[in-house]
Amino acid sequence: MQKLIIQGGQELCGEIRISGAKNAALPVMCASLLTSETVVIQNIPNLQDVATMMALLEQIGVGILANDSGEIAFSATTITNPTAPYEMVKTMRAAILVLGPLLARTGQAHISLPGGCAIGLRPVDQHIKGLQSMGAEISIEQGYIQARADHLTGARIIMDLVTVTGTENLMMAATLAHGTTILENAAREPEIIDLANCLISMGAKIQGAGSDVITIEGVERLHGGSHTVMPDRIETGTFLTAVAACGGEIHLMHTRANLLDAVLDKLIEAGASIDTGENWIHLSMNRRPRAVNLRTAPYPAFPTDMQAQFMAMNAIAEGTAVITETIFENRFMHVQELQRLNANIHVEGNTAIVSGVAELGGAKVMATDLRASACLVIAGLVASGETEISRIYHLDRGYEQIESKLKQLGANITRTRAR
Ligand SMILES: CC(=O)N[C@H]1[C@@H](OP(=O)(O)OP(=O)(O)OC[C@H]2O[C@@H](n3ccc(=O)[nH]c3=O)[C@H](O)[C@@H]2O)O[C@H](CO)[C@@H](O)[C@@H]1O
Ligand SMILES: C=C(OP(=O)(O)O)C(=O)O
Repeated sequence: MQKLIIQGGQELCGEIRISGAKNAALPVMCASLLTSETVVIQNIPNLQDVATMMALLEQIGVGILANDSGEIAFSATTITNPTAPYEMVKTMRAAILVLGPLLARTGQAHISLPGGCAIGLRPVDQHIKGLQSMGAEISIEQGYIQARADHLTGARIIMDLVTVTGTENLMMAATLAHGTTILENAAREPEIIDLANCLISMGAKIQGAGSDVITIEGVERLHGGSHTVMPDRIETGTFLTAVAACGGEIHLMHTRANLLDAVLDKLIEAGASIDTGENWIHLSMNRRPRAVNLRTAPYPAFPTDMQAQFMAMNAIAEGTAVITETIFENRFMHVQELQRLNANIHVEGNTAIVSGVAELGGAKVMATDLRASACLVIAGLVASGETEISRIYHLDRGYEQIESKLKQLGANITRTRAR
């Protein structure tokens, strides 16, 4: 098993190129199931989740071809096996995103209930309820969602809660339904807009993506298209937070500041200076961070996927921060690992009270999920001495070349086999 070894305590300075967004690339790849023609996608990050999704799409029948300029072509000419087996989806939440497209295109889908980060129960009842409103017959048998529909019919669907992949699944299914679908209480995340743009390039009729009401007029068929995946706002936020915690200066290219206003506001509150341009962000930090309170909530509020990284920064901040997690019921697993580094954190229900300490000390810690891993990397970079992080396969699900990017900033970080 691989590990990361970090010698912490240094400032970080340098320039980094931000990769395409995991949470935008995965749904866009699934959109290729909706057409027999080729969909060409650029800026797909090289991640474990992307490799898992490619393997899943291939076994469904999709031909995948990468060229030298970084474009990847997906051709779902015929769907031979509308199934997502347990072995392939147990590690990846986004596998549920083949459900809507397969049902809309072939009238059937057999999808293992998905895995992903162990951060809460993560049911998919809203996906199922929405598809049932569109006429699908769905049952759960032996851990699989068994779905059938002669055809899907447009419907008005009011989601009980804001769900990102739920909105994406229903939006994709609705593109080929008979009639108009109205999704109310839809998620407003930028990744929804990115997916809608891809679908529109394939001939879909979608209005309102990015607002909480999305209207989709079903069409007879979709054609091929091309799309460039948006920058990863969580990777962007993670590097900015690392530098805010360690001190130093960072210039991020190929990203967009307007994707993470809530995060930038909190970094400024912590004491960082931030400049932004059309596709870059520059942050400098020349003081110990100030503690910042935060409460996670659906976009445009503070993202749950940045909560753990801000916990690491608050652990060495001046003052006490109150962090409230409202999206997932079990997303504080990094707390007990941070405590091994001498962090002073007290959890009560969905609130963590973080009393900043002047210094963290290196220790052996274990990554428990994707963003918890990023939190431990940041804490390790801040801590004096050596930090060893195990179970870093979580990190590789969502960060492209994280240690080489951190080395570009001057971090002392190496990947090693188990000792
Ligand atoms: C691949 C991907 O894009 N993952 C992101 C997506 O996950 P994902 O789409 O899985 O998260 P959701 O937005 O669906 O989940 C939000 C909340 O709704 C609940 N829920 C969701 C669906 C449902 O049918 N029933 C239900 O109760 C979940 O348990 C959770 O408490 O959005 C999350 C919230 O921004 C992010 O943390 C994940 O990084
Ligand atoms: C929770 C995350 O991923 P997933 O939904 O794929 O588990 C994440 O990206 O932080």
